[in-house]
Amino acid sequence: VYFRRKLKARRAARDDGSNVTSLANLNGPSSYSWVTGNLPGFLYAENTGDEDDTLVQQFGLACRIKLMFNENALFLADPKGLQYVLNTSGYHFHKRAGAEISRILLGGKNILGVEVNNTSLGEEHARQRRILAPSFSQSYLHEILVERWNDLISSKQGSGVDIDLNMWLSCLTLDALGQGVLSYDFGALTDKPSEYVEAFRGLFVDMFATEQSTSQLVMANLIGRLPAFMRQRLLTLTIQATDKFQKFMSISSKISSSIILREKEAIDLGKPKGKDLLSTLSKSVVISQFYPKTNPQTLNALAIAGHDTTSSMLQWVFYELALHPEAQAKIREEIRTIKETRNVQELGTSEFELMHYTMAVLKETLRFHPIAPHNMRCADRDDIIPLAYPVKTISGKEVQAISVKKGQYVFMTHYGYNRIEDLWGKDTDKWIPERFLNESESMRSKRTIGVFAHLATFSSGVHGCIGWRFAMLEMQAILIGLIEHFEFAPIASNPVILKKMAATMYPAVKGELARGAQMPLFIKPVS
Ligand code: HEM
Repeated sequence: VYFRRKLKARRAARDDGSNVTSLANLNGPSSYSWVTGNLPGFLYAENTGDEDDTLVQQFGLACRIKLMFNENALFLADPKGLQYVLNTSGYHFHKRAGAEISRILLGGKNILGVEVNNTSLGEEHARQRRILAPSFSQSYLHEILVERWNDLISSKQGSGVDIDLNMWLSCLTLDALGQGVLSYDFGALTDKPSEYVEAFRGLFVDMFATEQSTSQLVMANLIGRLPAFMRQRLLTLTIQATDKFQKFMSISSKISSSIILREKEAIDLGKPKGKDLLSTLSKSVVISQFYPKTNPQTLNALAIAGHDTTSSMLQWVFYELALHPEAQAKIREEIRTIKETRNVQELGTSEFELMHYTMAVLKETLRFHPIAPHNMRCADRDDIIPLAYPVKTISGKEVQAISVKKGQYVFMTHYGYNRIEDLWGKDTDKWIPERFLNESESMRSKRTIGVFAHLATFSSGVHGCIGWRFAMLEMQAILIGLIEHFEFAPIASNPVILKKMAATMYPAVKGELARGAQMPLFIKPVS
């Protein structure tokens, strides 16, 4: 009886004549195995994104994939579908597993880990965003960063050398975050970097590099199926087992607590406030409300979300520029022209806005190398996800919406959305900044998501990146400052740079994966 009913329901779902289908009836690839589903394709691809390309080519912008233990999930690149999940119905598709791991990693309620599947936590998340948002305005960040970058950049001049841009930019962006957000001197670029720098270095690759962690993945998934009280305890034990992580957390929490104490003392003494994150916050909310609610976890979360992300993104910018010397020359020309026409020695935010080609380079790199290529959400109710582009069911019928059940996952591909030719023009598998200078209105109108330039790279909606303005400003300042002084080129041995995953996408040298993140480039002063 059971199987007859199941078969009947399945047939009914296939043949009901509507343009909606259930996830189970959607076309999709076969799994690698019952245990790991389609995940190896995303995790072990030689280059992150290869699997996404294959699936989109074969099945279109939405298909059914398998997660671990044969669980169905919706693979989604469709613009309308993504808009629905991230924006329109954002608080009904929550982060679940991601939020849980982030909460355990960073402890307590931090903005990355606040789950939003019920009203009170949804409010808590919205409150944290309101508090953090004002400090990311462009005007004051610019003053703080540009001068510092110019000093740092000029001190790096010399004859041509091979450098590991990964190490250098990681330090630079950590110092920027310290200066601009936390008012803390990490001293990452000094001879004596703080202990935080040592503890952070390689943390993500050590903990999350996918080649090393399949067994952890299986374990975390199994644990995820247990009742909440057992799950929390076991996940904590699994994740915190690594020495490196424990060391990092103790140093990071010590620094965060000392920052909060320092600010509290400054306020108690009535000292004038600076322009860093905490000072801005204390002005924008009632102090008595603010301090009890700001905790080391929030600062830990900001340090993690805001430092390596920007550094990785910038590495891909310089990598593409090293491969395209003509693009470097165009940026230098733009810098020269704007300095002349504005009659200024140094470029500032108002000049950045006039640098259309430079901005096109940044946008194209964000499109082409989204460092957070995938994103997961879990439906907290039965729902129907609309699509802009029809896809096929197993029986070959075209449908324009997918019904998902409460508890089912949506595996969103930022990478896939950023490569849809209908949205971004021809040759989306090539790095061509000019596409952002010659955009048609009809193409633009089809782009539905994104906190910046309608790209998926900073995500969108209720969890969209709150640091994007800070990141853009930082990237503009560093790019302009460095390219004005240095020419970038591949190093003589011309190694193959791969895109690997460890929480975010990092560059690695083919044949040297064990050495972790590396971006070797040759630099010499501009002739
Ligand atoms: C190029 C640099 C960056 C990229 C590509 C990036 C990307 C992202 C993405 C994709 C998300 C959304 C995750 C989701 O939807 O679940 C996110 C969230 C977040 N980002 Fe960024 N980010 C960058 C820089 C920064 C910086 C500089 C900061 C802070 C200083 C920051 C702070 C955050 C925070 C706090 C969240 C969580 C927002 C929430 O859950 O409400 N990010 N980022």
